[in-house]
Amino acid sequence: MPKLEPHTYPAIAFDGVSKRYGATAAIDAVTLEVPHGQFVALVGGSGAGKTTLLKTINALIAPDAGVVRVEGRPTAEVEPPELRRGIGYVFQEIGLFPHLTVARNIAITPRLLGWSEADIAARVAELLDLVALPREFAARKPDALSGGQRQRVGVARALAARPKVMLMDEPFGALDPVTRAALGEDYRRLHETLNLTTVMVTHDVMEAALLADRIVVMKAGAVVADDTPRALLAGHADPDVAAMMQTPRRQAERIEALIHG
Ligand SMILES: Nc1ncnc2c1ncn2[C@@H]1O[C@H](COP(=O)(O)OP(=O)(O)OP(=O)(O)O)[C@@H](O)[C@H]1O
Repeated sequence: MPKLEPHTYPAIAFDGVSKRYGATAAIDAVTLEVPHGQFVALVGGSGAGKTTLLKTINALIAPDAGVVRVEGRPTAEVEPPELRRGIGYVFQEIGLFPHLTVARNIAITPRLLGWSEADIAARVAELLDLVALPREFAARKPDALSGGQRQRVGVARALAARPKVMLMDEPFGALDPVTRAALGEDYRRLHETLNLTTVMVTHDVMEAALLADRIVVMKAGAVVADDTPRALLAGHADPDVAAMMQTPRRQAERIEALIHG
């Protein structure tokens, strides 16, 4: 086993980060660190500030106060294209270009970076393998794919330039439960094998509990809970957090009773 160099900085760090829209504090003084290799689920009610916080990481949103650092570098001091090259981004309406083939969609960043056609073709094949899509799909247009297959293309595109950080905003939200679970599990494996740091926004607490190492719960822009799924499932002082974590727990207990009762 090669000896891993210890990381000097956390992969992502928020230090007193706030963002207001008029009277609304979309993010309210958030401070937290995400170490390398961690899989964090960001959960909370609608309007809690999850997407806003996620978008400060790749500088799609600039905070009004505080500093966001990626690999120790304040994002405000890095040119956005350079910053985003190291950060994959997957969202629900994946935004594939309908007139471009799957291969072209996946290769957008490598092409911008001026890779050779041979390197691009090799990388597209490798990425299709990684996300478990047949290589023949390279020539198809997105509308000839299922929703789950399109999301796989979205993940492949986000991974194209070998980012170390992945941001995911309800990536599997529009999919049926079986496809959603399969994609979640496949992505978790990619997170491990590619040694990624992942922050995933999800409404689904069950998904968060099953995929993530750590769950960060937001309410009105602030972090109200931050712990392992196991610790949060055991209970929490904040009644909203406790209620939120009760749902998957009760569902699991009911299913268990159905199977064995
Ligand atoms: N561009 C904007 N202009 C004005 N208000 C905004 C803007 N973007 C977000 N907000 C407000 O900031 C708050 C946080 O929004 P955000 O999208 O981060 O929440 P969220 O937790 O991701 O919600 P959801 O789960 O519904 O997607 C909300 O009250 C929202 O209305």
